[in-house]
Amino acid sequence: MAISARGLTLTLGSAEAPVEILKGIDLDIEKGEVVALLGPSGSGKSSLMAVLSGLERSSGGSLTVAGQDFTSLNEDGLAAARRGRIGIVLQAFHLLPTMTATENVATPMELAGAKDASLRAEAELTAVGLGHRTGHYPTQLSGGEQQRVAIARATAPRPTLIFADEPTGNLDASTGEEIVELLFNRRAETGATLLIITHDALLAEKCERVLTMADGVIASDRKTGVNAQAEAAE
Ligand SMILES: Nc1ncnc2c1ncn2[C@@H]1O[C@H](COP(=O)(O)OP(=O)(O)OP(=O)(O)O)[C@@H](O)[C@H]1O
Repeated sequence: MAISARGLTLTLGSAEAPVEILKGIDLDIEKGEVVALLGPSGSGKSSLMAVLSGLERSSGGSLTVAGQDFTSLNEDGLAAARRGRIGIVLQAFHLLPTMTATENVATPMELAGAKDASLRAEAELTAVGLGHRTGHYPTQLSGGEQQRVAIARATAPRPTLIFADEPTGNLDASTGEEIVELLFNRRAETGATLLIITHDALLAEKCERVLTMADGVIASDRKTGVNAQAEAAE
């Protein structure tokens, strides 16, 4: 199992005014599964992703991610657990502005101890169609190009889990489609588990499974036809 959560809760805000954001999430995601996370604004999608990806500590319940008990780890422990194993792609790209495309992609690999990080970063950028932009800074790149860099950065260390929070939210429709295709291709090459937050119902149907959140819980959990099609084709 890639992810296993039981009774997972997240409460933020102050002690006087706590806000219950995740209200008991039970969820199993298998290794290699491609899962869409839908739901209205404020239902807790980003919060759930932050907890599952180790960016935020849960308040209660149990959570095992890639074989590690996340509830027993402090922030440093979670950071170490993420390194090399979990790739995260966000709506707003979050590239480091003072670093070139190559440096942005190389940095997580360097932190994970890779010796040939720069060479690998250049190869990864070539693989996402940016071999001619490796020395550019984020401000010199279009939104679609920046998201390609972010995808290369997230997938270069060959994580077993990829989390994407509305990765096309800041892009026009056709660029968004290219980015989704790229993300799905990169996932297929590595066999990683993918959890993707989207408001796009068509994109959700390209995933194997669709989770829908409402008010801090998973309100529905269904398989799409994607798996059945893949099995029929075998
Ligand atoms: N630090 C915080 N303190 C208090 N409440 C918070 C905090 N962070 C988020 N929230 C609240 O938690 C709820 C869930 O937020 P979250 O961003 O997870 O929703 P979402 O489903 O991803 O929404 P969107 O689709 O708009 O991104 C919201 O009501 C939000 O206002």
